[in-house]
Amino acid sequence: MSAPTEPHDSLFAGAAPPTDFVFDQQVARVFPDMLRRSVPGWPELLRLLGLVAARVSVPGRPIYDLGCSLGATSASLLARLPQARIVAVDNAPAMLDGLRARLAEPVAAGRVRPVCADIVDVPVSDAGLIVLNLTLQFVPPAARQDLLRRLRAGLVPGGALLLVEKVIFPDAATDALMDGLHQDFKRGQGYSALEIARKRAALEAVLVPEDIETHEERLRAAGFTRIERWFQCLNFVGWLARG
Ligand SMILES: Nc1ncnc2c1ncn2[C@@H]1O[C@H](C[S@+](CC[C@H]([NH3+])C(=O)[O-])CC(=O)[O-])[C@@H](O)[C@H]1O
Ligand SMILES: O=C(O)C(=O)Cc1ccccc1
Repeated sequence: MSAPTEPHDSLFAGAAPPTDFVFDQQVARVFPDMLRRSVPGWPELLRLLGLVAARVSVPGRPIYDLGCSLGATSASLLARLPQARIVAVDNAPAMLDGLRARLAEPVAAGRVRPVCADIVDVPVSDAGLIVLNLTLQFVPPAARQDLLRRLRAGLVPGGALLLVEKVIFPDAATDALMDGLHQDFKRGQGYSALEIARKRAALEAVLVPEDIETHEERLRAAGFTRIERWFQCLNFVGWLARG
C-alpha cells in the first residue's frame, strides 16, 4: 500500500491566502511527504504500531483505523497481521480516494474496507483493536469523551485502543522547549521558518492538542483500566489502552 512516488510538500511555501487547514486534494497529494517531514519519529511510529497491534489485537475481530488518511497505519498493521480485516474510516473524500487507489495492491485487496464518515458517529462494534493515529486531535474537545466511551463499548472483551496524539505540556517553559524542538525538527526536514509559521496558523483552530494527563484521565473516564505509554518523540505521544 505504498505510493509509487512521493510528491514534495511545498503547500505553505507559496503566497497563499490564510485559511484553516483542510484535508483536500492538494494536501492528500503531498501527505506522505508532509507527515514524514512534520512528525518526529513517523517511520518508527508506523513500524511500532504494526508491532504493538500484532500483540494486542484480538484475532478474527475487525480492526478500526479511524482517521486513516491514505492508509499508512493500515498498511503497517497489514504488514504484521496479513489476515486482519480493517475498517478504514476518514471523513475527507480526497484522502479516501487516495486510499482506494492504494488498495489495488495485493496485500490490501479485500482486507481493507474504506468508509467515508465522521468518526464521531461511525458505528463501531465487535472490534478487536481500534487505532486513532493523530486523529482525536482534530475532533472538537467537547466531543472527545463521548467518542472514547463509545469506542470502548465497541471493543470485544480483551480488545485494545491505540491512541497517538500531538501533545502540549502544562509547564510553559517545557511547552516552549518542546514546541521549539518540533520547529527545529521541521527546519531540519527542509521546511522554511515561513512555511512552519503559516502551517501553524492554518492548524490553530483545527488541531487542538491537549496534555498527557488530560488524555490519560479521559481514557480512564472512558472505562479503560490499563493505560500504557509506548511512544514519545518530542511532542508526539502514543498510548495503549485496555481493560
Ligand atoms: N471527525 C473526523 N472523522 C473522520 N476523519 C477525520 C476526522 N477529523 C479528522 N479526520 C481525518 O484524520 C486524518 C488525520 S491524519 C492521520 C494520519 C493517518 N492515521 C495515517 O496513518 O496516515 C494526521 C494529521 O493530519 O496530522 C485526516 O485524514 C483527516 O481527514
Ligand atoms: O505539522 C505539524 O505541526 C503537525 O502537527 C503534524 C501534521 C501533519 C499533517 C497535517 C497536520 C499536522
